[in-house]
Amino acid sequence: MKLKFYKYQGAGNDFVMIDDREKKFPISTELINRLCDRNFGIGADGLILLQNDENSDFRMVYFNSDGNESTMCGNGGRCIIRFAHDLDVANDKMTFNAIDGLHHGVVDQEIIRLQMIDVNEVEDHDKYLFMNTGSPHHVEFVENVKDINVYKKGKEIRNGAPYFEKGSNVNFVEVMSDNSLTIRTYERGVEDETLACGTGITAAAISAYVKNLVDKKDIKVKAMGGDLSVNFEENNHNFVNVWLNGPAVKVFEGEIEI
Ligand SMILES: N[C@H](CCC[C@H](N)C(=O)O)C(=O)O
Repeated sequence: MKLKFYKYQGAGNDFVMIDDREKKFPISTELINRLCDRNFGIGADGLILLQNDENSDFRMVYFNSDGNESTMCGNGGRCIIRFAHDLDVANDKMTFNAIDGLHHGVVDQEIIRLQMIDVNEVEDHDKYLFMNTGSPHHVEFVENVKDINVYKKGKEIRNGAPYFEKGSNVNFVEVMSDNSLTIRTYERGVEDETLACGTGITAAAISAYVKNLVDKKDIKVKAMGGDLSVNFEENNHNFVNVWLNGPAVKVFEGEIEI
């Protein structure tokens, strides 16, 4: 069977995108893992289905490259906004449902803006913070983030207490100024460092604000694969109107025998 696919990337976090409005994609862990394999398949950090939805412009279903369905993907969310716009499924302003609820999206020329869920529970464990921005995120502030062994240290934290098998994404963040950060992320379900992680970038910006390491509510975040920004409103550590903004583009499209 021939499968039509599209390849998109948002700040280097890359995804196989499937127009699954007819709901014919044969979901299986083995197939998705194979399609995401960078030697034996198309190669990607994850796979995303665009499906019809009664209450919004479309539904997003996200799978990590390990083949398992997972929680919200921020960069994948920005890529599906660009994908829906390219398919004429939605206009410049759109809404879509994902595993963590309804999202608003905006196509603003080369910038794609994604509204994230509200964040009302930020755990500050002093040496690290933990929160759910649509996916679980452990955030640590470090000096020279470029010198961190992200794979080794990230894997240890992701699998250790208190996360264990369920795990968490792990972010190492360096403060560059009163409104800018540099981040590197070990991603659960990819089980490696990715070039950007949107829900992680969101968690890093909120963490920096909570720790008074930045004094703005519009924060620039440099990831290995590109530059994003996060803006939000806050009162009493309740974060609302949270937006993740940055580029998201189609790289190529094709067909593959499955
Ligand atoms: N790997 C994450 C989901 C994708 C997160 C990341 N790609 C993003 O852009 O938010 C998890 O299983 O929790």
